[in-house]
Amino acid sequence: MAEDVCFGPPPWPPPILTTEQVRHIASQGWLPLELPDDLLASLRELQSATRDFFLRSDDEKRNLYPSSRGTECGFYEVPGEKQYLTLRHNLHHDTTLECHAGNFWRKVTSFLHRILCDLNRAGGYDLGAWDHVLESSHMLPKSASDLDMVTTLLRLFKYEPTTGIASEHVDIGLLTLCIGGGRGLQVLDRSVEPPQWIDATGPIVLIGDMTRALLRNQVRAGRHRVVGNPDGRYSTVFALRPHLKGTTDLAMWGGKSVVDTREFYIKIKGSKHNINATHDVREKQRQKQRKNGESLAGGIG
Ligand SMILES: O=C(O)CCC(=O)C(=O)O
Ligand SMILES: [Fe+2]
Repeated sequence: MAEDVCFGPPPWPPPILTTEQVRHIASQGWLPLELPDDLLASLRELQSATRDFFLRSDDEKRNLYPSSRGTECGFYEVPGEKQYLTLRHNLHHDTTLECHAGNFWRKVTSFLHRILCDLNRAGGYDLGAWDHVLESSHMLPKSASDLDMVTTLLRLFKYEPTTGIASEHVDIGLLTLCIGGGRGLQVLDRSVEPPQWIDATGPIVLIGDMTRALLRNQVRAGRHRVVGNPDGRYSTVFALRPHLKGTTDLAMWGGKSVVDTREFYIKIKGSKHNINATHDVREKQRQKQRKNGESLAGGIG
């Protein structure tokens, strides 16, 4: 007599990416992707709230979101280039902007988490390996109390017409989703020789340096830049970054050692210049890079 077999729900979500898409993102470090409807709906609401925010006076924007932690939190201006707001925690809970930011954050983190799982699935690694790295990252944090550990961020940009740019770089974190309005973002296509810059015309996912390092260079980090657009441009950038607490077991991805997560992250980051800092800060960081004999194309975002 046949035994009763009980099938529970699968422990992991089904794949998002096709085999071909996994191959593409691994070799290029970037992948244009259609967003699921519910994520797209949240994005539209956030984009409309973003435009309203940037309509405020510069003083209002500065007062509402004072910049802190260098460029890493609050409203920041790079004269002649861009303005941007980095959200890493709730500050004005009941505003339309933060409400939409919170909804978008929740949906985009689970979307990007699933893509990380797809990479692990393709490499034959445990799909649960990311859980620890993504601790406390799935919701917009309620307060600033854990910002030393929770590094994920949502960045809303307004680029100046023509002069609004970002120099070429790879992002430091795990995965970034960029959605820009109009031409501006370009990614480096390495399928041709020599590699060429091509326009990213829709939503695009980029692999960050931390994922490249965890996966032991089996995937590339996506090199990208922003070029001037005569009309200026808004963009929404969500950077999923690691939770910097405790240790990470590199054996999860076929490596050998257990590392202190923060130290590992800082080492990857190195002394690369910050492409979103003001010109004088960037120049100081570049000088440090020169002194260390590093490539000047080694910016991070
Ligand atoms: O604005 C964009 O589309 C991309 C910006 C970027 O690459 C970054 O801030 O790291
Ligand atoms: Fe970037």
